[in-house]
Amino acid sequence: MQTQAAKHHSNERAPDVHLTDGTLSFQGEPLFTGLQLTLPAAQTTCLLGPSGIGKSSLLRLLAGLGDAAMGNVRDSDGASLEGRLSYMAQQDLLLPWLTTLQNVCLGHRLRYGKGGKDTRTAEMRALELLRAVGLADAAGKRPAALSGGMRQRAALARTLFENQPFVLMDEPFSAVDAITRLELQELAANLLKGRTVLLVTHDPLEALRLGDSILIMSGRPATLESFPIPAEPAPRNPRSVDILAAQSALLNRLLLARDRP
Ligand SMILES: Nc1ncnc2c1ncn2[C@@H]1O[C@H](COP(=O)(O)OP(=O)(O)OP(=O)(O)O)[C@@H](O)[C@H]1O
Repeated sequence: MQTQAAKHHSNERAPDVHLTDGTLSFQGEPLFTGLQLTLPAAQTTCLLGPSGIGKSSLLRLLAGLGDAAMGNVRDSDGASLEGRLSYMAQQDLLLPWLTTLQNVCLGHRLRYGKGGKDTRTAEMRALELLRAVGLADAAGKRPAALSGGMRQRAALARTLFENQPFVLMDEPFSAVDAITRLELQELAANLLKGRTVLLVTHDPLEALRLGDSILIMSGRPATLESFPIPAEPAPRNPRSVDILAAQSALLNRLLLARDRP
């Protein structure tokens, strides 16, 4: 699974992202209040925490998407992230009437219209990404003909196709088998280099493989705490003794996080 597609422009380095005063309540109950978060420049931050604690809501807030969330999201130059951010939701959000290839190119189509500027080049790049995620044979199929894991890989290809400096991913590899997951993690780590990434996962091993830093969200209203990562750079070897030891420690921290009021 190697590709040159969607490589971030080599001399570009995405800046930090800063959230201040992140606040969100549902039915009068605060999920988080005055939350502060910094995503370090050109690094992958992995976010873990109990189900329902507010991880996806935090991602949507950073993406500038609806709900009732409030907060100030800026890069280190004080600029908004609008138009420079790629968001992979938990649901794959593939359009059922488009083929897999057309779904990957959706952003291009929305920007330039059907058959618009450089469509052929965009399709070639999309095909290369589909090849990289193991879906070249499904390029002409519609989402209904794909398995859950295939749809998730198509959504990953679409996210990488966007080639943005800021990337938010919500459990991007949850629907694929363990071996494919390891391969996709490796691919994503290579293609996401140089970008500022926040990745939500329930998989401690995934966080320890991919994270330049790891955050645990817990409590109500929720707070964020960091978890120490192994010294070697990501993507780390999932079979190394250090990673396996860290996995056990991280599981213990997640147990404590789940039981926190
Ligand atoms: N639009 C909404 N209206 C009402 N409640 C909502 C809405 N969106 C989220 N919630 C509630 O907010 C809480 C946090 O949801 P969120 O999806 O952010 O959690 P999460 O940590 O991502 O969970 P999971 O790990 O299960 O995906 C949940 O209790 C959920 O029911």
